[in-house]
Amino acid sequence: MELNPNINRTIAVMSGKGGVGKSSVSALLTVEMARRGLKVGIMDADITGPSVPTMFGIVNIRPTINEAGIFPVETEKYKIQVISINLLLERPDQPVIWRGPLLSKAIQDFWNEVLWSDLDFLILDMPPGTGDVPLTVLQSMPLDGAVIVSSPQDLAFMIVKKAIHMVQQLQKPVLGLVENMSFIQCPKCQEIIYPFGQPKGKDISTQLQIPFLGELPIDPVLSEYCDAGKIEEYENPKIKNIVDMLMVGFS
Ligand SMILES: Nc1ncnc2c1ncn2[C@@H]1O[C@H](COP(=O)(O)OP(=O)(O)OP(=O)(O)O)[C@@H](O)[C@H]1O
Repeated sequence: MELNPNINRTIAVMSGKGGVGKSSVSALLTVEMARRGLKVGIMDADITGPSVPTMFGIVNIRPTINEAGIFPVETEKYKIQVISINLLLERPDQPVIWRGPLLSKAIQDFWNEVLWSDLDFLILDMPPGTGDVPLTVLQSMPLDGAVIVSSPQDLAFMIVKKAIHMVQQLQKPVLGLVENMSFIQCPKCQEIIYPFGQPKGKDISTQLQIPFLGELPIDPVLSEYCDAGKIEEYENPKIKNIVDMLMVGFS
């Protein structure tokens, strides 16, 4: 795929493991970047499990399509440009039962046919695993690098390391690791609890010689806001630190 003159930087958010918070982290990165005055877009590359429109409260809105291409839908508050297969389906619960080549083709179309407008950053919310879609993105997209998301369990890290090695084998930069669901703070006594054991993201990043971008807590408010389509309202200083760290690589 060719460089797109309307997109300055492209970052894939990935993890070999499912359910660790890729979509949440992708959305939070775009929101924080938009708060800083950057023009951002998010491509929901998770074709079979798309969740981005729901998080941003985009319901019953369809992209405008004309002979020039597909116009991404803009979010209400920060005008983040969004494209997702769910914006193109008749019903959001309609399954997409496609084999790998078709999934890859959809990603290529999202890159080539969507009329992204002057983006500083395009964030790709990737599907779990190391299958066709991550391969297409890593092999053929002009990617600036990948942000890796993990949760603190050993099992999660074992699988997440596969994604890190995939990125490295395909000679794309690993921009850093985010450890999601690292801890929970008791709302009554403020004690920090580690339900999945002590955080290990920092040590694993050092071992693998990749930047550690930071930790995010388990926060029921985040989950509630994702479900309610209010992710643009969510605030957490931890996400600011993560974006600060990420931006170091682009300064
Ligand atoms: N830090 C967190 N605190 C509380 N809930 C969270 C947190 N991170 C993610 N969640 C919740 O966990 C669920 C899974 O998160 P998300 O969809 O971001 O994961 P994913 O890795 O993209 O999943 P998939 O592998 O299915 O694409 C969502 O309901 C989300 O709201």
